[in-house]
Amino acid sequence: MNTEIQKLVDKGDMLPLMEEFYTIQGEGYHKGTAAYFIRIGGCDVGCHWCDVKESWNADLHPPTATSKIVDNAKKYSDTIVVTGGEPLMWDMTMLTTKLKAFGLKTHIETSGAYKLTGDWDWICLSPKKMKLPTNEVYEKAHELKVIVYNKDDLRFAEEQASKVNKNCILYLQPEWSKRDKVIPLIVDYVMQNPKWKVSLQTHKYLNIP
Ligand SMILES: C[S@@+](CC[C@H](N)C(=O)[O-])C[C@H]1O[C@@H](n2cnc3c(N)ncnc32)[C@H](O)[C@@H]1O
Ligand SMILES: Nc1nc2[nH]cc(C(=O)O)c2c(=O)[nH]1
Ligand code: SF4
Ligand SMILES: [Mg+2]
Repeated sequence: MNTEIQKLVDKGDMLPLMEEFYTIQGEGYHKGTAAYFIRIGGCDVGCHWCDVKESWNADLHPPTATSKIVDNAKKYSDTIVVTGGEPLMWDMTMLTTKLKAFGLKTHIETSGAYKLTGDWDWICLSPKKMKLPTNEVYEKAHELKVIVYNKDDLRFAEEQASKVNKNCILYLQPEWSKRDKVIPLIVDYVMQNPKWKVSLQTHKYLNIP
């Protein structure tokens, strides 16, 4: 990458854009709501079950001007979900400032492992054992969405719930490839511990992006 573009990426004025699509938010609190998704490349958290491993290498995704991303996104929806990859590897200030200037609602899907930047109407925090969230994102998260791959993830979920703010809504979401095995565990757990809710990847059942 040439140094001029590198500088713009460092400022968050350009971002490695993997894909963007208009769909229905499948997961968590806003599930069922139409939204435009912006998927930013780059992630080094390394979840072995990640369902978008193609996003990990930022070099494979073209640096794209945030103004161009926003000019396009605003045509589709008043709700924009920024995901990845791990969007917080990049400075989200410019992107969210521009989205907000058009009156758009800004939502983020994040592991919280990097400094929280950007102006967000909704933060979905999905913490990962390998690279834990920052203190700031525990304070600001609107929902905590823990992925359950095995029993130990229920222990991890309680540990993470003890760190978030008191208004944060708590979700357990089955890891997709293990869903048949873990859904019964989650169902029992939520009935025993009703502060938790179930989140499913409903877009995968609906066969939409
Ligand atoms: C692909 S990640 C991108 C955003 C960010 N890196 C993160 O992990 O929150 C988007 C959401 O999908 C979840 N996810 C990824 N792979 C999954 C899988 N195999 N089963 C269930 N949820 C998954 C993540 O935990 C996160 O909540
Ligand atoms: N429909 C739909 N809903 C989603 N919610 C979070 C997603 C993500 O990959 O961040 C996602 C996604 O990829 N598709
Ligand atoms: S943090 Fe998110 S994008 Fe990164 S590997 Fe884990 S699920 Fe995938
Ligand atoms: Mg997804």
